[in-house]
Amino acid sequence: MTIILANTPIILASKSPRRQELLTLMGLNFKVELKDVDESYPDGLSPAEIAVYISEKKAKAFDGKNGEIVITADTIVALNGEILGKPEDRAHAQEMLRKLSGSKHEVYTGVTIVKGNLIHSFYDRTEVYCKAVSHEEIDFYIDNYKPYDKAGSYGVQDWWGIVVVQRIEGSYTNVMGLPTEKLYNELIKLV
Ligand SMILES: Cc1cn([C@H]2C[C@H](O)[C@@H](COP(=O)(O)OP(=O)(O)OP(=O)(O)O)O2)c(=O)[nH]c1=O
Repeated sequence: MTIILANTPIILASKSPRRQELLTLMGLNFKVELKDVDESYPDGLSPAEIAVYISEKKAKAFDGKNGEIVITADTIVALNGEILGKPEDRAHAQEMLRKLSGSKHEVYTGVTIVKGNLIHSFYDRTEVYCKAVSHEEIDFYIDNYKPYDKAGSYGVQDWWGIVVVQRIEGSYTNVMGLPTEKLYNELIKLV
């Protein structure tokens, strides 16, 4: 597929297979380049600010070269003001999913686009409503889907999203890790 952005060289600085898949679905030509970044953040930031802060940290590992566009992102889950990142182990995943069960949470993805000296960031926010599930169902999910690489310990694109998520308000791809509709709007302003 050829679209308006197809000839712009893009680097996606993300190991997330979901982000790679979504950029492909956007019809973009890109390559993946990874750098190690410490994902800590200072106290006192709002969830949106945290997502943008970490996304910008990932972007600053690149120093505007060769006219390419670099894209980075960071996704976090917020539940009543508590930030849920990736689980450290099985018990941590159980704890997070028990909190998400029967309640509403928000997913924030911060995105940064680097082009030359320009660094531009934005974020998207989606509300996700989960039905109540049993501890057995949560254990079944963790043991079969191993959601250790996912913020909040679940994937909207897997069993959890199919069976447990009742409704979402806002962008679905934002929950997966990249708000594609907003990203497209920002990219076409830059090229
Ligand atoms: C909430 C949710 C998150 N996720 C994923 C998106 C992200 O990959 C991950 C959050 O971790 P991130 O730190 O945002 O990203 P990452 O470590 O996977 O990749 P990189 O830092 O290299 O860009 O959780 C889903 O796949 N589905 C979901 O429903």
